Amino acid sequence: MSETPATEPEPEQQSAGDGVIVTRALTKRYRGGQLAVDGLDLAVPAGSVFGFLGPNGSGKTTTIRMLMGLIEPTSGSARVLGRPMPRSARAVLPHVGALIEGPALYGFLSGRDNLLRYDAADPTADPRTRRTRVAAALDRVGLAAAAGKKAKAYSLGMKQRLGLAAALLQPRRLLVLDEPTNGLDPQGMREIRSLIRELASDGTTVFLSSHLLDEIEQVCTHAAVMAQGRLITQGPVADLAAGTRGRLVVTTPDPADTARILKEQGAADVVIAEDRVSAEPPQDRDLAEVNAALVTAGVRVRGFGVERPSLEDAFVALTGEGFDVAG
Ligand SMILES: Nc1ncnc2c1ncn2[C@@H]1O[C@H](COP(=O)(O)OP(=O)(O)OP(=O)(O)O)[C@@H](O)[C@H]1O
Repeated sequence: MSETPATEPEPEQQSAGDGVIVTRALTKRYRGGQLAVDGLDLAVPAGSVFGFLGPNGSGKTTTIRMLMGLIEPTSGSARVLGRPMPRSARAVLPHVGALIEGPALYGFLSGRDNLLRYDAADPTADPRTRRTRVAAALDRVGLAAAAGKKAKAYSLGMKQRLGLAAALLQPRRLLVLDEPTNGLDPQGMREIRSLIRELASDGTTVFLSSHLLDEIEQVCTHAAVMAQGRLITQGPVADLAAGTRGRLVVTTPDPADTARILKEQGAADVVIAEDRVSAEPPQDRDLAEVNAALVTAGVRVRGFGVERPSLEDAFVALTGEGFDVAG
């Protein structure tokens, strides 16, 4: 690996195939002995919306803190925008917008004044263009109309958007968002998700952590799945679920008979929910035979099909465990 020269040039421009974030055997053991991240090899492609998915306590925040140079890894390495972290933090971080553990805001100041203050704390930001920059960032996140309101009167979703506006005061090549929709109501979640999609459509790489599977499926092009500090899998979201078989779903007014016959046919994990019976399809049988067996037994089949596998199915298949969404 090439090392940092004495003077710090701009972070390398990335070509399409390069990783904006690349880690090798990245490991963090906390002082108390807790192994929070264990040999992580992560590759985040330029231009992706990359979901970093895992149940609570799986090591997501610890990884993000290492990527941002906030804590030192115990071993292994991390490169962000082509440069080693934490060593090149001063050169790299101006190109990275981060929203980690909720934005720090002054409640007694308006949204606009919070951003003016934030911008003034950046020594590279030109004071002459400050107001224009702040207005553009507020507009970008849909807070222009509420800019004069005190931040303490903002909803959680508005606070989160103000945090994003702060991250967007300067053009960024990478946005790192730790659980950006945590604590938001469904409407707030939708707003933040569509904002993330919009930001990504301008070519900014977005790296976001989440413990919500459907969030990752809705906004991300790529994902990595963590469990207990280890990487379970990573790649394009469409490919992650593709290796997993979807569930067989039969709609019928005869659910009990359906369940019995599906079990006889070798289906596993049969679940009845009113007129809907779902199961793991049998390994060694053509589904046409299973359907024929139901009909032959006199079951009235109204619907018969295989559901598209979800990331959750993939997670369960890979870990043998349910996905803990508590918290
Ligand atoms: N400062 C610390 N000292 C000791 N152990 C820690 C510290 N921070 C986190 N841990 C432990 O490391 C493990 C990973 O935590 P981490 O916060 O990285 O997970 P996470 O996936 O971000 O979870 P959450 O979504 O709950 O924040 C957990 O077992 C946690 O208890």
